Amino acid sequence: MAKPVQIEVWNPNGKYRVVSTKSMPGTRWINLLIQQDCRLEICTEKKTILSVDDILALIGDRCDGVIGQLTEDWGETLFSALSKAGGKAFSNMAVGYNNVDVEAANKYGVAVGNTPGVLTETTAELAASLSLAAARRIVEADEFMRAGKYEGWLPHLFVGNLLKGQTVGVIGAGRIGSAYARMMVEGFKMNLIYYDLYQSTRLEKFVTAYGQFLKANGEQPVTWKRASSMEEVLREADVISLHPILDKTTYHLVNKERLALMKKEAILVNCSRGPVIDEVALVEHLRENPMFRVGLDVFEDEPYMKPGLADMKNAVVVPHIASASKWTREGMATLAALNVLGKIKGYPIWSNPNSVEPFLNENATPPAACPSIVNSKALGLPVSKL
Ligand SMILES: NC(=O)c1ccc[n+]([C@@H]2O[C@H](COP(=O)([O-])OP(=O)(O)OC[C@H]3O[C@@H](n4cnc5c(N)ncnc54)[C@H](O)[C@@H]3O)[C@@H](O)[C@H]2O)c1
Ligand SMILES: O=C(O)[C@H](O)CO
Repeated sequence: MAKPVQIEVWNPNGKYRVVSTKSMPGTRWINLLIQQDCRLEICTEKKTILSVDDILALIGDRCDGVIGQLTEDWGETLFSALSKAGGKAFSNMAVGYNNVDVEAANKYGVAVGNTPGVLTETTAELAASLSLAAARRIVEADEFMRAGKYEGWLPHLFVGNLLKGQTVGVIGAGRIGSAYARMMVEGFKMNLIYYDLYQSTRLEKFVTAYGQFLKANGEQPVTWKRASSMEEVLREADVISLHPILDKTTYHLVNKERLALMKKEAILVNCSRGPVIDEVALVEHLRENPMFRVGLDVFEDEPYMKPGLADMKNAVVVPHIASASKWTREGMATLAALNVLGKIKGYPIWSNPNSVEPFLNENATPPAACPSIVNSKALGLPVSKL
């Protein structure tokens, strides 16, 4: 028998019982649910990561839908319990859903939502920040300054890498990877090499047009190349940012052998998922190559770092904050709530999950649709005509 979990209740007499496993930023998501006759229960337990047992206790005997987090293990046990409690929908408050066993959700007929688009630019901006922080050794220099070690300007003090004219490599040029590529190409006049399973025509057109603009203004044009292998990107790029989804094909995509292909002074950034890099191999590579630098937002065994990583001066590490801007986090909460609400209400699925802006306009009623349901095809859910 699972132990009870602390909750806060909104609209106690609402017809539909919706549970959120965490308090989320903003109030719009709360208002949207309670205005549509939902009784909302928000878990207020102090524990950062809820266990499967905690979530079973939250689901209880009757639950129409759950908004959950990427730290939770949504598999057979939880989907079976949610379905038994009458639940029809679960939404991650995240675009990535590698914590969700979608097959299990399909088996129990539960729709699985995610929150694409609203975090694209915010996440790309953090990847760009980590690229700069690593290239210009900002964290090392900040620590040096605070430690009272600065005795005056010196020609060799914290010399780093110039980005202009160098090559930025993107692995996984989807929404976030493409946004990051555009920032680095336009902001720092870097050439682009990318690897993805699919061609990114829009990105290629952007770089071509920007190159033409630079040329017309008498500057060196930027260039792009779609690599035929990941290895090509690793060999040629000076800064490489990882933006694929995490699945079987991308687990330890960057391993010991592939790290060895990279330039000795290259920069590697990861804002995707920790297990995309073999972190033990990375620590060894950082130790052996002091001029190689990394910027990491995600870790293989989150919230932990592999032994030795915290001691590496050539690593900049932040705690999975890439999507952490106020607008984005409030928007993620809204999309997650609307995924669950839409399914409860029997709304169809929004036809383009890459274009979720209509749901984020605070001054308008959101469309009567679920913004993004990843297993809509498997469940045979109808698509919105809006
Ligand atoms: N650190 C954070 O806070 C944070 C924030 C948002 C997203 N993310 C992560 O970023 C991921 C990408 O988000 P997105 O919105 O850009 O998704 P997306 O689906 O638009 O892009 C993912 C891209 O990866 C490509 N890809 C898949 N398998 C690949 C492979 N084996 N090799 C190369 N490319 C491959 C896909 O073709 C696609 O273009 C999410 O799944 C999530 O895990 C992390
Ligand atoms: O997948 C995601 O959305 C992130 O990891 C958190 O924003």
